[in-house]
Amino acid sequence: MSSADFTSIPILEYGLLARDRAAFLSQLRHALIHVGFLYLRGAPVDTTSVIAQIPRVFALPQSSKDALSMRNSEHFLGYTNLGTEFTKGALDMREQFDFATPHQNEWKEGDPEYLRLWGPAQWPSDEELPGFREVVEKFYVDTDVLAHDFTGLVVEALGLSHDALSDFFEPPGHMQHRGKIIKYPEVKEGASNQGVGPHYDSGFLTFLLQASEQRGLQVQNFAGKWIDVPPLADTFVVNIGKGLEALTSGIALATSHRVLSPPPGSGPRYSVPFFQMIAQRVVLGKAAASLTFPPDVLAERDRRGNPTTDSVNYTEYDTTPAGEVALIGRIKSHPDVAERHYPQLFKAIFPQGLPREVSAY
Ligand SMILES: O=C(O)CCC(=O)C(=O)O
Ligand SMILES: [Fe+2]
Repeated sequence: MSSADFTSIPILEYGLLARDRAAFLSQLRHALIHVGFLYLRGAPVDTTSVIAQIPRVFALPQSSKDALSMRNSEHFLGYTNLGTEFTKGALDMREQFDFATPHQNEWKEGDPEYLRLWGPAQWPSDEELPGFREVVEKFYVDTDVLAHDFTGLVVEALGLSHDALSDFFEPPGHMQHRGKIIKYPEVKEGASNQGVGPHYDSGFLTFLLQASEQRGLQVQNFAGKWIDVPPLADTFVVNIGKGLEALTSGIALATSHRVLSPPPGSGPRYSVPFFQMIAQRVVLGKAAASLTFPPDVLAERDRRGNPTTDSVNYTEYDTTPAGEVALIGRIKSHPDVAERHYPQLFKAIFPQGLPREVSAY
C-alpha cells in the first residue's frame, strides 16, 4: 500500500515488543512516518476502572459541574459546557472536563507568563463523587509511564538512541500532562454532526481511550478521505502532535482528525484523551537541529511528502518556546478564561474584545 492512501489504522500489539522488538519497531516506524495514528493493543494500563467513572462525572448536577468551570482557572483546567467551542468557525458539540497530572505551579514574578499554564486541576469533591479523582489520577500516572516509555520506542524506531529526547522533558515531578474527559451527545434531528472539527493535536503524543461503543473518530488520509477509527477492545489510539512532528523535522506525522457526533438514538460517545507535553522552555524547531536522523529515515520522509488537509497549520514551533505555543492556543480556544487571567495577552490577541466565535484548535 502506498503511503498516500492508507485506508485503516495499523494495530500494534504491545506483547510483540517482548517477543520481537525489531518487528515492533518496524511497524511503529511505518505508522509514525506514513499514518500518524496507530492502535496500541494490550498496553499495561488498567482502562476498565476509568471507563466506569466517565458517565458518573457528567451525571453530576449542572450546578456542581459549573462550580468547576474552567473560567476559575489560570491553568485552563476545568469544566466547559456544550456549545462554547468552535473549530474552523463551526460549533463543536461536546461537553468536557480538562484535568491534568498533579502539579504545583512554579511560576514567579519575572518568569515568562507561559509558565503559569501548568498547575493544579479542579476535581469534584470525594463526597460528591467518591473514588473518581483517585481512579482518574491513577490512570494518568500509569498513562504517563506508558507515554514516557513509548517516546523511547518512537525515537528508537526513527533511528536515534532510546533516551535521545530526555533533555526535552523536565525531571520527574516537574512535568505536567493534560487530559480531557469528553461527552459527545447524540446529534439532534436535522442539526450539525460536528463533535469536534478537523484539527491537529498540538502536543507530543496523544493516548486516546475510546470509552464507549460509538464510532465517530475519523482521520484524514493523504488523498483527503476520512477514515474511520472505530473503538477496539483493550486499545489506546495513539497519535502524533505538532510538537513531536516539529521535533522530528517532519518525520513523524501529525495527522488531521475529527469526531462526528453519534446518530440520534444511539446514546452519547465518551472519550478520554491524554496529551503528553514537553518541557515548556524548549523551542522545538531549534531543538530539532540537534537530532541527527539516519539518511534512510530522512529519505523515507522525503518520499512520503506532505498531505493537504482540512486542518489549520502550525509554524509557531520554529521560533517560539513550546509553552508559549500552548498558552496562545489555550487563549484562542478559551478567550473568556484568558480575559480574566491573562488580560494583557488577551488584548494583544483580541484587540476588539471577546470574539463571537473562537477556535478550539
Ligand atoms: O474524542 C475523540 O475521540 C478525539 C478527541 C480529540 O481529537 C481531541 O480532543 O483532540
Ligand atoms: Fe485531537
